[in-house]
Amino acid sequence: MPKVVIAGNWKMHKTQREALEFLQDFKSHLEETPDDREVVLCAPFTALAVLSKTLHGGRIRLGAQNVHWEKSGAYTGEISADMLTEIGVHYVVIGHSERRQYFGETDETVNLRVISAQKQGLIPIICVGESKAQRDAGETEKVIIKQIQGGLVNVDQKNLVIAYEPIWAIGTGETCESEEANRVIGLIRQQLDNPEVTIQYGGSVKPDNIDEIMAQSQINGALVGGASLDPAVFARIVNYR
Ligand SMILES: O=C(CO)COP(=O)(O)O
Repeated sequence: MPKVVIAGNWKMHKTQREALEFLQDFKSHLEETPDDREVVLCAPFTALAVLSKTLHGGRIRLGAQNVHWEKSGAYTGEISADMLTEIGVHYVVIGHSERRQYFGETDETVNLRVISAQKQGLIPIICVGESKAQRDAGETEKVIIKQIQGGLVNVDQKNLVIAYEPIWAIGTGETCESEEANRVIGLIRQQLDNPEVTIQYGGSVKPDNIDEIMAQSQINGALVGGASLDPAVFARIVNYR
């Protein structure tokens, strides 16, 4: 069975002070979390170092939201994999639809980032998903397969998480039906050589739909945006039944 990973993607939210306040509250809710699931906070770069110092290891893992493929160089605004591992980061979100839409991320740059992340010991969380127009045109399968194949060229499937995030379900409150998410995730799984790859669902995950999502046979976790910003709400998601 693939490992279950529940990750919060904070996007561009929370200062260091807000991140620490979140952590204090969140930890108090985590005590009863079963240890069959990994909990990840994907925080802004500025909050990662201070979160890491406060966590001292423990059961919560940290994730970044991007990583560059070069070790260092003239890449203003980018961050390297060893800058992240040095401060205790374990995961990195790569190819989120917001990065594809606003910052020119392509399957090729996703692939480069994934390879360099793994080389440095980071676990990539590769995001894939179709837009509403692509879904309406019946192109969901084609789009997903292209993103998976393009992102995974020469990638080791051992330390890897994939997140299926239909773009039309992100931040809209419109969740993909859990059976449909399960179907698409099954399709993603067919593209992989390693049956142990964790595949998450993301898109308007909330306390009132997480139990149903996690009950699906192909779904091994969630990538949570808005609902991961509130410690009690995210704790309820992490503590899904
Ligand atoms: O983009 C997402 C997580 O990466 C999903 O965001 P929401 O949970 O806010 O829909």
